[in-house]
Amino acid sequence: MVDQNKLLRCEKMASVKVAVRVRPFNQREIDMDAKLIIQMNGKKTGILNSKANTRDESIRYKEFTFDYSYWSHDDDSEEFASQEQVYKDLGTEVVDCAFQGYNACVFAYGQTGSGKTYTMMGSSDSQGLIPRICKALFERMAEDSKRGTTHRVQVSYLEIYQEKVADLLRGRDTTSLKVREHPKRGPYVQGLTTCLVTHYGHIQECMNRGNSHRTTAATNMNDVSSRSHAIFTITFVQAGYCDGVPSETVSKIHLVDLAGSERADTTGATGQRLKEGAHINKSLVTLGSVISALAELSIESHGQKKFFIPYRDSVLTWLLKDSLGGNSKTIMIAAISPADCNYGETLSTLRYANRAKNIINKPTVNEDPNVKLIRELRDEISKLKALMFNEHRSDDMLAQLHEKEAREKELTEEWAGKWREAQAILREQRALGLRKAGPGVVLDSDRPHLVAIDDDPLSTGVTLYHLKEGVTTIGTEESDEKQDIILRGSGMEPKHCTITFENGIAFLNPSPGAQGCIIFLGRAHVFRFNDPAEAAELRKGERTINLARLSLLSWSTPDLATSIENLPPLDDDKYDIESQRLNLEKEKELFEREQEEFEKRRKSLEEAQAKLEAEKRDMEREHAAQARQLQENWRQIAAQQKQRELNKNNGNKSCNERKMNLFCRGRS
Ligand SMILES: Nc1ncnc2c1ncn2[C@@H]1O[C@H](COP(=O)(O)OP(=O)(O)OP(=O)(O)O)[C@@H](O)[C@H]1O
Repeated sequence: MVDQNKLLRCEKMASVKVAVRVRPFNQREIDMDAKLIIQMNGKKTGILNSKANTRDESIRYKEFTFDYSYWSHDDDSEEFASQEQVYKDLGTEVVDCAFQGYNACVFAYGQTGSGKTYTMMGSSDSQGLIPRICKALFERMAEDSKRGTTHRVQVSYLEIYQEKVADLLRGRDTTSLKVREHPKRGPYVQGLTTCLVTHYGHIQECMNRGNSHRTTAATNMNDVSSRSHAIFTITFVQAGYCDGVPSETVSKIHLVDLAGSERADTTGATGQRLKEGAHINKSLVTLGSVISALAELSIESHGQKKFFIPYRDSVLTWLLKDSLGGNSKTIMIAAISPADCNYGETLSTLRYANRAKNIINKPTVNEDPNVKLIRELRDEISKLKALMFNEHRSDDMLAQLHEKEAREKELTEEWAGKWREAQAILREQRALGLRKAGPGVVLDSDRPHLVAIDDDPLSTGVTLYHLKEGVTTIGTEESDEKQDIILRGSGMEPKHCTITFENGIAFLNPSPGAQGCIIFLGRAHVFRFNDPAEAAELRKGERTINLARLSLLSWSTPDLATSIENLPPLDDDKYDIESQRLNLEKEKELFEREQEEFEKRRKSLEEAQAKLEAEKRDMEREHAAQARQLQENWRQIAAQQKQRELNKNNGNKSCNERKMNLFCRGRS
């Protein structure tokens, strides 16, 4: 797991490391009685111009110093550098980079037949850097996962042939892929297959698959000459906790086997080979220009002056942009021939390599941005706590501390949840053997299986049923014995059929229907039968295609006829898969139309309801106004009545008074 202290000093300048390796004489050189012109001493590599007609030693002998000079010319020598030695010096550094979260790149450069592929890929009995790096990655992952770290490894393998990018994991017949540039992540190949690999055998299978698709041809210099530039990329993600702090890094490792730098006269190239050479050289010339420009940039201006770097002039340099002068730890291996007949090419390779030494890269630990934020928050919290402990503690500081702690907790929980989720998806993908192939998803299943093609017209997924060795039963829930595969729908019997898989052959028994590798069960279930082991053997050409062997066919056909005859009568064409599919599509259309209709009706009902509600509200308002008016009327009537009573009382009173006056006057 990445040490948090290392992250604090993550951006450092690093020169491109350069190693030179000289191979043994090849048969052609032995036949020509070629002379050895290479000498190595420690880190130094010297080249002798045996044909120079001068005594001037500076012209006759040139010496260069590299990070490593590997003497692989004769294994009798004490200085002999084996594949293991090269891996120990260079490969382990790449593995370390991956675990530290840095990007890394190793590219092998050199003349055709100089030993690039041997150094990078090697052979089964003498493995090169790529398989050794992959093996070490998985060994170290196994160790680390014991401490709770989790990993995700993906690989892609591409070749650049005549400036076109081909996906080596998909096969030779794929069309060329486009290179695009992401504003943050930089150049990438659109639609390139990425394989999720979970063990060394898996990655080895990817390597072998890709190698078998590489464009090779015989030249004068090499019987199996790689005519393309090949880039094997490993994306390595690791996550876990380091001292209780979340840590997640991503590193990209590019392992590049370049096509040979060559001159037409030495390779004997004509026609297609000559055309290839022109393209190969275009990329290599651009690579040379990029290396020269970067070397000059580093020597003359220490990175201060702006130089134009022609990355975009070739697909190779565009894709390797980050590895040359960017965010990567990069190693260049210059492979050379020991023979005097290749003096010119070898000297040019050594000069190329000598220039590459001056390239300065800026490798950075590629930390997950959320994890970076969590780490920064934790730092701030510690500083704040120290400040509060040593000096005064104000309410403001306390509030800040609480806020930061809450945010840090929230981010940590979010990250842990996301990682757990990603791991669960990964485990599921692993169990199923799912891998992305361009825009598609490929299921790498090594067990025979049925794929349900269309059992539900509104289905949103594809269903896969693995078949076990022995008997797999298929039926409905109504069966008195539990069926392995339960299907619903018309035409299905409780115990519909069984599939017996024995000694690599599958039998359908009894079979309601099968055609080609398609099985038709009932009226709604259509499956395709796949047996990956059988398919692999057929692909290798070890077996000829025997239709009877294609499992279900011969055995199921008679049963198919009878079973269809026995089904209750339906339109004839319903047994045709294509028309069945069309029917289902029609049903789907009908359903969609009905749904539309329903939606329309729902909307108009909603509108009517809204109208009624408004009317109800108006009536309620009217009713309230009427009630108020009624009350007012009642009030007025009551007031009038009261007035009338008052008037009446007043009238009686004055009459009595008048009577009293008259009475009094009469007496006097
Ligand atoms: N260090 C070495 N020890 C033993 N054999 C070697 C060594 N380097 C290369 N060879 C042999 O030389 C031959 C050519 O090597 P290789 O295919 O690696 O060349 P190359 O540079 O990749 O060529 P090209 O550019 O044409 O693909 C092969 O047969 C390989 O096994």
